[in-house]
Amino acid sequence: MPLVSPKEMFAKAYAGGYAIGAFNVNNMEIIQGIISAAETERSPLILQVSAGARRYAGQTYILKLVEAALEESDLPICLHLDHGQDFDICKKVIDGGFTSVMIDGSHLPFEENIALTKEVVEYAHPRGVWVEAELGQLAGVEDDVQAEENVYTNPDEAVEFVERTGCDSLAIAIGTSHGAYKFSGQPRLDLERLETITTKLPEFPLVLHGASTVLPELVDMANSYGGQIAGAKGVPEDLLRQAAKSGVCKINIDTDIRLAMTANIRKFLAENPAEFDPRKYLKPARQAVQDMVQHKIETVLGSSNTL
Ligand SMILES: O=C(CO)COP(=O)(O)O
Ligand SMILES: O=C[C@H](O)COP(=O)(O)O
Ligand SMILES: [Zn+2]
Ligand SMILES: [Zn+2]
Repeated sequence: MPLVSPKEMFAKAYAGGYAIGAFNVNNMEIIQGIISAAETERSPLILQVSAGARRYAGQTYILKLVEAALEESDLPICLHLDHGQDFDICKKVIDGGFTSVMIDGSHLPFEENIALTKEVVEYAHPRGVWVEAELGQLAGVEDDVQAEENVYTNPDEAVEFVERTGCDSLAIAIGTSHGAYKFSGQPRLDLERLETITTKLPEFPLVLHGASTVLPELVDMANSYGGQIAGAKGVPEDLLRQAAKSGVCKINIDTDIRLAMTANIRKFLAENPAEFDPRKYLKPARQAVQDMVQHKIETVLGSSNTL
């Protein structure tokens, strides 16, 4: 099965009130774990590649790994560039065969974000490639600002942005943030703002970045085998489910994959100190990725059996 555009996935997800998981991929074990999960769940899938992943694995390796997965699987899979920072990186991956790109001009002034996004749209659309843009700013590793009201996505600006850029989907800021430390107090998303945006942009696919749950059992597992990630906290699953029912078609998950792998590798190495064959600890790590992704699909995304 060749790579697909997210267009049809999102249309079905929007109508069905569920979301498609977009999982960050960096190596073979991560790709295999995610694909096995989606196959078991009969769920569509977005694999996304960040600039860091391209630097770590190399674009050619990532593409070949995904090609291998496509050869062995009948799943509709979309390959997406996560957080493209400029026109050049978007052009490179479009030329390389990606079916979807994100141009992240969220840190630019409004007019500059529009100009940059438009430039990418004009290159991508004639080539059949989907364009996700971002308006509003997430807190955390993405930048140094705190997630305050003035950095959340303004609904009227979102409408103007979509009309003027012609982008296909929009990442919005409603209180999520990247990484494992999302909230110091009670987790909260601005679901009212999401409702307003959805009402003003009907049928338009919205995207939630920084949407890992940071499962407490994985944090505890990592910490009980030598990890030091106390205080890690993610977005509660029920808030994500509500967002998925309210116009969010794509939910980005990276941190949960990292935690699942690392917690299990820590446990394995602590329990088997004489073992040094990487396959021995990468196998349970890959299985942990699969288990986590299946859990997401079943309980957060709601995309099981939607093929
Ligand atoms: O948004 C993300 C990738 O673009 C990942 O978010 P998390 O850090 O919450 O997994
Ligand atoms: O949005 C950030 C993603 O989690 C990717 O992270 P990365 O840039 O470290 O690959
Ligand atoms: Zn951004
Ligand atoms: Zn992101």
